[in-house]
Amino acid sequence: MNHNFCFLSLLPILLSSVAYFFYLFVPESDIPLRYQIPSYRAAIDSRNHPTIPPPISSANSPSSTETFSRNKPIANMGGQPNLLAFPDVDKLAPTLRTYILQAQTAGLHRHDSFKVAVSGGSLPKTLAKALLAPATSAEEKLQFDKWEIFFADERAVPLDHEDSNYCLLKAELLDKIPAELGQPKVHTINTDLLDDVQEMADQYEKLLVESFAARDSVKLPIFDLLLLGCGPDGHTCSLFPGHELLRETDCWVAPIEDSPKPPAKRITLTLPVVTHGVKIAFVATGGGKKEIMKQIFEGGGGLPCTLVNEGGLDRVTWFTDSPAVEGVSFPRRGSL
Ligand SMILES: O=C1O[C@H](COP(=O)(O)O)[C@@H](O)[C@H](O)[C@H]1O
Repeated sequence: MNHNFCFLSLLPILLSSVAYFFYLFVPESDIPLRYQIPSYRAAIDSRNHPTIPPPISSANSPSSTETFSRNKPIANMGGQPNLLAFPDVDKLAPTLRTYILQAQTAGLHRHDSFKVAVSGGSLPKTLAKALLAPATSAEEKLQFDKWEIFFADERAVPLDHEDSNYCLLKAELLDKIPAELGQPKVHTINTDLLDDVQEMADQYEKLLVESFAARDSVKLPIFDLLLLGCGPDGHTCSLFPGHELLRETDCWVAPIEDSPKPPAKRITLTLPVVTHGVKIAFVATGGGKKEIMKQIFEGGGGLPCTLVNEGGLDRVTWFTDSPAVEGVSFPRRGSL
């Protein structure tokens, strides 16, 4: 009787100890197995929900600020993407620079480096316009030596090929960075693997693991900033409309061998990685983007760019020019 009583009174303590053990040491099932390193849940949580500092005010607001009513709300009430519209790219560039500087400050504060993912296409040219302009104050110093650049997507071609996103970024920006600002660490693809994009993606993912998960297990790499483009079909990175890759939830970097836009073979960050960035910026300029911008902001169900909007909500900021948003019904702003 006494023994039974003793056992029953100890049972809750025993059960909660077992539960606590599981809580501390059993990794979450959605962490890819190969990255599971036992660590405290708190470490996982804090890395996946970094503190996002409030934005600093912009000294470079463009002259026009237009507001239009929205037709269709983007799902989820947790905020909505920011749509910034400028008369042209020259007016857009200073605000993009301020925004990147804010992200840099926050990244350096968090982990003494600035982890950025960059796209190809039309983006690097606009980026160069924003970043190569002379500084207007001592505080707004770009510290490229602290930058760690990954590619949001890359084509499986040699690094000096005209289709290479690295080649483009190098020609437009990297080669032109003044020596006194330092040089970023740039993670290129392994071009020994041009015929094996699965292995190329796996190796690129390992680079991310080394950078983001060196000490703790993490569910996803949290970029300080993703700089993205938007194709005229609504694709971003190498995530194309209707493609099965949009359903990828396990790996961080995926291969694609049937890209509808040449070249067919590429690697890309996956949607969960993109939508978990601290800041996610799209740059979409020119009249060629007008039709797809309407679809994205007025109910583009399932388009890759829409999925990023829905996943990233108010962490997403669109930098556009007037021709790209002509006729788009969505509230826009002219400053950060
Ligand atoms: O193929 C690609 O296209 C997109 C969009 O390019 P854009 O020229 O329409 O801006 C780009 O973001 C991606 O990195 C690239 O591989």
